[in-house]
Amino acid sequence: MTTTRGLEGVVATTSSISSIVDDVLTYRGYNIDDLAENASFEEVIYLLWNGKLPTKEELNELKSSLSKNAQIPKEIIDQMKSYSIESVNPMAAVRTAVSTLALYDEAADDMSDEANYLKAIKLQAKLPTIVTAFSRIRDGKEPVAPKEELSFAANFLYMLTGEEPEDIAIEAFNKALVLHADHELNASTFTARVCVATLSDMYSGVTAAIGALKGPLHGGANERVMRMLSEIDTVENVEPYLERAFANKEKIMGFGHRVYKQGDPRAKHLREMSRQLTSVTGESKWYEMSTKMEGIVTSEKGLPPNVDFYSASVYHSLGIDHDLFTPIFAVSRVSGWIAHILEQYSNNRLIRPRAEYTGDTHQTYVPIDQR
Ligand SMILES: CC(=O)SCCNC(=O)CCNC(=O)[C@H](O)C(C)(C)COP(=O)(O)OP(=O)(O)OC[C@H]1O[C@@H](n2cnc3c(N)ncnc32)[C@H](O)[C@@H]1OP(=O)(O)O
Ligand SMILES: O=C([O-])CC(=O)C(=O)O
Repeated sequence: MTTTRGLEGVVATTSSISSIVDDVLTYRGYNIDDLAENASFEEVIYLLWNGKLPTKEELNELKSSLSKNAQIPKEIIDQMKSYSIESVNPMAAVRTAVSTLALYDEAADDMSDEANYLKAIKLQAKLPTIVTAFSRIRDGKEPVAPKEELSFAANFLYMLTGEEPEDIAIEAFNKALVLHADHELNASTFTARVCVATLSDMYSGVTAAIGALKGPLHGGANERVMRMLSEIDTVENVEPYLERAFANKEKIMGFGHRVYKQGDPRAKHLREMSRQLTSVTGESKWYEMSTKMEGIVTSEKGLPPNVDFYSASVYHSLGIDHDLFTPIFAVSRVSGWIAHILEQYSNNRLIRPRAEYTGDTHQTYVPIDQR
């Protein structure tokens, strides 16, 4: 037996959803740069789930199904209202709410293709409602119902603030959703696939994936990037902060990647959005601090920024609470999780690797009063 720490370089499945080859990311064969510039998030959902871009009719049908299924059970709202809200991690609240959704879906365990497609729609439609309802409830406000005529990106921002967002915010948020939608066999997607490969249901797969995304080495990094930027606070403080962090062998959040070594192709789009949005808000210091950090970490450690680095100043500029950054990642990535769950069901085999045993051997049981 050979072991590979963290399964680095191990090819664990075939997939036709997204690919990373020579640091180029594609969804179903479409380059992420092309999709980021041109596609709506709804088109990307359709593309990931169906393997092709939608026609106008297909897109309208998807949009209408998403809007019809956006409401969440009142019991989930009541559950959120019952939390002692300051101490609740939003990712834990979202994970719990998604798991609870299964209790209100009579077809949760129906494994037919039709039932699974409807679950996919429900999960994709309800995640934004869950995240925004949680945010409003903890601020002492009532949740806002989605508007049918708004796009997915616009609706999220509308449900969060209660006000229709400006075009620049919708465009930036849509792009961020497109860029985060799928990423080959990342940790949360792998988690979802392992879970459903036991033939467990889609709610279980997505709940498990949310748990994996929450960690700071994965989706949880974006919130921590903003925490770090807030702590640094000025461009002048960047260098001393990094010197100290390097000396203490601390990991710099938002840098490094298991697969990309030359750079994450999503980062440049987020960097540009960060430049534009911070100049609109008059807080370009976040962008300036970020680019200064990028220069130092890249040249001194050879670690380029990943998708989480510039998304932090983008979401901050959109006025979003920092601890909602990772839940927003889930709002987008659920589209990829679902595509992978459907692909796993379509050609399933239990995922069960081996472990190389390194513990004690030949032990003899000793009765408790003799230990
Ligand atoms: C959406 C996403 O999930 S993108 C990733 C988000 N996560 C982060 O931004 C957290 C910070 N980054 C990291 O922790 C890592 O780069 C990961 C987890 C993304 C990838 O990790 P791995 O491929 O397992 O690399 P690993 O953690 O083993 O690091 C290899 C070496 O580079 C160093 N390194 C890697 N990333 C960083 C970093 N961000 N800051 C400082 N050093 C780093 C490690 O300390 C290690 O050094 P060593 O060999 O001297 O011990
Ligand atoms: O692929 C990974 O390991 C992490 C990542 O960038 C993502 O999930 O978007």
